[in-house]
Amino acid sequence: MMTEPLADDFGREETGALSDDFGREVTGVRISLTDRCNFDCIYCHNEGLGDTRGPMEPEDDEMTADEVVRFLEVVEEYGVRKAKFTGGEPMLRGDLEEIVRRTPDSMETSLTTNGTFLPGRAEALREAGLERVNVSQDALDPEAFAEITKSGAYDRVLEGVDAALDAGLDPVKLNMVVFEHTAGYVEDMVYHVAENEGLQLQLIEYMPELTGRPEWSIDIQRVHDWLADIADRIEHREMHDRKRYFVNGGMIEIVDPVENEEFCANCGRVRVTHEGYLKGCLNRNDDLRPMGEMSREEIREAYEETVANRVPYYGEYLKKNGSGEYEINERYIEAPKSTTSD
Ligand SMILES: Nc1nc2c(ncn2[C@@H]2O[C@H](COP(=O)(O)OP(=O)(O)OP(=O)(O)O)[C@@H](O)[C@H]2O)c(=O)[nH]1
Ligand SMILES: C[S@@+](CC[C@H](N)C(=O)[O-])C[C@H]1O[C@@H](n2cnc3c(N)ncnc32)[C@H](O)[C@@H]1O
Ligand code: SF4
Ligand code: SF4
Repeated sequence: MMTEPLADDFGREETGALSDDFGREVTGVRISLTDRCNFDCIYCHNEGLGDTRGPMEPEDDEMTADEVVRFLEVVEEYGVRKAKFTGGEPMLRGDLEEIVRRTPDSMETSLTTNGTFLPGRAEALREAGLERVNVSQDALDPEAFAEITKSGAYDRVLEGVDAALDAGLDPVKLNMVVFEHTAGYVEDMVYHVAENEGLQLQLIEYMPELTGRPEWSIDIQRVHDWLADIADRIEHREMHDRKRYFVNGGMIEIVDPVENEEFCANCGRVRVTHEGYLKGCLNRNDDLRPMGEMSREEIREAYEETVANRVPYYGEYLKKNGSGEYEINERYIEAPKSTTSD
C-alpha cells in the first residue's frame, strides 16, 4: 500500500528552533504538572519519574502557575510551538485553566489526562484556549479497565470523553497502551473510533524500560501488519515518524518507541518535570537539569544546555552490541554531562 508523507505537523516552519547535535529541532515541550494521580495503572511510567502513588494533596515541590508560564514564554523565544500538559494526572491541578489561559498564543496547547475530571471542566479548558485532549482509555470493558487502572471510574472516563467532545476539544485521541492485558481489546477500539465522530485512537506500545515487567510486552509489528491489511490509507507523521492508519473513516496512530531508532531520530521534544527540571529524554533520568530559581536567564541557560546535550535514546545513548542487544554507549557512562537527580 502507498504510504503518503504528511504535511509537516510538527511546526518546522521558520521558527528559529534550536537543534541538537543530531539535527533534531526542538519545537515542542511536554510539561508534567504533577506526579500525583487518582489512578494506579499497572503499567504507568509516570513520564519516567517513578511511582504516582502517594498523597493527593497539592505538593510544595510542584512548579507554580507563574513558573510554568515563565518557562513557556522563554521557550517561545526559541521557536517552541507546541505545549503538552501531562502528569501524573494534570487535572488534579486546580489552576490548570489558568495555566492554559496564560500559555502563549503562538503555541498549540494540548492535554493528556485520564479523563475523570473532564466532566464539569472541559468547557472552561476550551474557553481558556486548550485545543485538544488525549484521554487514556485502555479497553471498552469496565472490568478490564478496573483491573488495569485499579479504579472503578470507567463510566466517569466515558463521560469525560463526551464532555471533551461537547466542548469542542476535538479530535479526542483515546490513548490505549497495547500490552498483554489489552491486546484482546484492540479490534473493538479500532471500530469504536471509526463509528464515533471526533474520536481518534492512539495505540501506544507498552514501554517496559521504566516499569519492568518486560513479559507484558507484545509484538507491536503484528498490530501494524493487521492495520495495514484493513486500512484504506496510511500516512506518516513527521513527529517520531509515526504511522497513521485510516480504517472505515477512523484514524489510528501507532506510537512505537521501543527499540525504534527511527522514532528517536525524529524526536523533537523536551520534557519538564513537575519540580521544574528539564529532561531531554523520557527514558533517561541522568540528564535532568534544574532551572534554578527559574529566572528567565536561568531558564534560558538550562534550556540551551539541555537541547545541546540531547541524544537519541535508541541508536546513540543505547547502541547495539555484537550480539544485537542494546547497551549504554560508553561515552555516556564515562562522562555524564549533567547534574543527576533521583
Ligand atoms: N519514548 C517516548 N514515548 C513517547 C514520546 N512521546 C509520547 N510517547 C508515548 O506516548 C504516550 C502518549 O503520549 P501523549 O501525551 O498522549 O501525546 P503524544 O502522542 O505524544 O502527542 P500528540 O499525539 O501530539 O497529542 C506517552 O506517555 C509515551 O508513553 C516520546 O517522545 N518518547
Ligand atoms: C503517564 S500518563 C499521564 C497523563 C494521564 N494521567 C493519563 O493517564 O493520560 C501519559 C500517557 O502515558 C501512557 N503510559 C504510561 N505508562 C506507559 C508505559 N509503560 N508504556 C506506554 N505508555 C504508557 C499512558 O497510557 C498515558 O496515555
Ligand atoms: S492515569 Fe496516567 S499518570 Fe495515573 S497511573 Fe494511569 S497512566 Fe499513570
Ligand atoms: S529520544 Fe527516543 S526515547 Fe527519548 S524521548 Fe525521544 S523518542 Fe522518546
